[in-house]
Amino acid sequence: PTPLPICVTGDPVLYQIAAPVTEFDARLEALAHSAMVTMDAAKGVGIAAPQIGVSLRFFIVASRANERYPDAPNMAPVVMVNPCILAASNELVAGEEGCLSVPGKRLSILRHQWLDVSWQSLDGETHHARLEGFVARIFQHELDHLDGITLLERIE
Ligand SMILES: O=C(NO)N[C@@H](Cc1ccccc1)C(=O)O
Ligand SMILES: [Zn+2]
Repeated sequence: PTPLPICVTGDPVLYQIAAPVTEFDARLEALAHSAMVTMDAAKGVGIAAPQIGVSLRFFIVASRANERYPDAPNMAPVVMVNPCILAASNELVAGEEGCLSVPGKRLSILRHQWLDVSWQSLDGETHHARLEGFVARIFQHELDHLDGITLLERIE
């Protein structure tokens, strides 16, 4: 499909708590695909459903080196449904973040250095992983979106 408009600061959907996904159906797949196409068009390394106006608990983590994040590690994009943090490092690390919903801003944000996380894939299967560094950062940034938190609410 064609990229969708990305909701920006002030749009109420960005400040809601997104609802858990219960139906792993064709509609969910279509929404995930729209999010992927929209993220790609914006050269994003992640995107959360609320950013395309969908208040559901899923996001995409897709770290890749591009002109916006030249040092980003490369990984295959992962659609994470009903994501959870199971454990997190005490160590926090500051790093630059941008947000497709907060155009033109780059802010230094403190995040956990590593995370143990779980999520469901589009077929409903549960997965676990330990994430660290920039990928852990993207996960935390996207999870914030599912809880109605954007970069601007994270400024120290
Ligand atoms: O706005 C989003 N996702 O919500 N996209 C951000 C994701 C991100 C997260 C953390 C650090 C850098 C970048 C982007 O610039 O591609
Ligand atoms: Zn964002």
